[in-house]
Amino acid sequence: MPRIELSGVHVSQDRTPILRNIDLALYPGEFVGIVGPNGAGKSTLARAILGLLTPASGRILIDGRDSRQLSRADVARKIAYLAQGQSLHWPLSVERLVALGRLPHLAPFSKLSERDRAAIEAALTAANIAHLRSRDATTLSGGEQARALLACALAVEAGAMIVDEPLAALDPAHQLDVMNLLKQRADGGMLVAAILHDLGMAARYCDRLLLLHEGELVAEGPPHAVLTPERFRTVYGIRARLEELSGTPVVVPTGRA
Ligand SMILES: Nc1ncnc2c1ncn2[C@@H]1O[C@H](COP(=O)(O)OP(=O)(O)OP(=O)(O)O)[C@@H](O)[C@H]1O
Repeated sequence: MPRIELSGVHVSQDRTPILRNIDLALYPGEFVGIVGPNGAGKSTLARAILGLLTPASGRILIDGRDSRQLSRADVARKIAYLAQGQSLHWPLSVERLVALGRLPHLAPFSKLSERDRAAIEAALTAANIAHLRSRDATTLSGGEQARALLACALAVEAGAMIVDEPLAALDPAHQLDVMNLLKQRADGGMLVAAILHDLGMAARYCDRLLLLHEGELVAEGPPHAVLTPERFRTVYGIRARLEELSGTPVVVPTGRA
């Protein structure tokens, strides 16, 4: 199972610094929430780890190997990725869409093996979309599409998964299903990192939070240690508290700071 380590990572886009001096480590078996306000650099961090953009400086190690020595396919087999807000335009069946998750494992023009088919079936079931398998994916509702794309990431059967806003477009029941699923995968030994805006969900499910603000990692640790009233004020610009309601963490915002 992969371990991901970043040291001194700086990322710039069009000469604008986006991430500054990021040092962090992500371990197998943990469910990490990556949180922070809009524009903090969360998606950029995910894309840098996945090798989709090149840091200006610093090092990213995946399983102890410098990510620059790994091919895109190597990284894609090790780390499944659910990108933020993807929309579907090709008239593929849901089953064929989910099968795309197996691409990193396939030689060009090769057919799906039994193992590939089993992974696709397991992903369809886990994401609760097996009943939609024959539907044209472009006709799915927003929430169904989100689950189909999650299934695509699950079908990779990678040792690590980075999911960018997996709860967007989902109703409350499916939000709980997805968080339970991600937690289950982490409990099973997978490294799961989720970019989340729902801080209550993040506090409830994640073992550890990484808080980004203006391109810097400003706090990391257990949710209660990270989500303090002071950080709600200075990072999110709100007055809020993390409380417990019948044993479940909830964020209570009372206004702008
Ligand atoms: N190609 C680019 N050129 C210039 N600025 C960019 C580029 N890509 C990203 N940025 C900027 O970098 C910052 C971080 O973007 P990023 O998408 O990583 O934020 P985020 O934390 O994921 O935000 P959100 O919660 O809104 O999705 C933003 O201010 C964004 O406008």
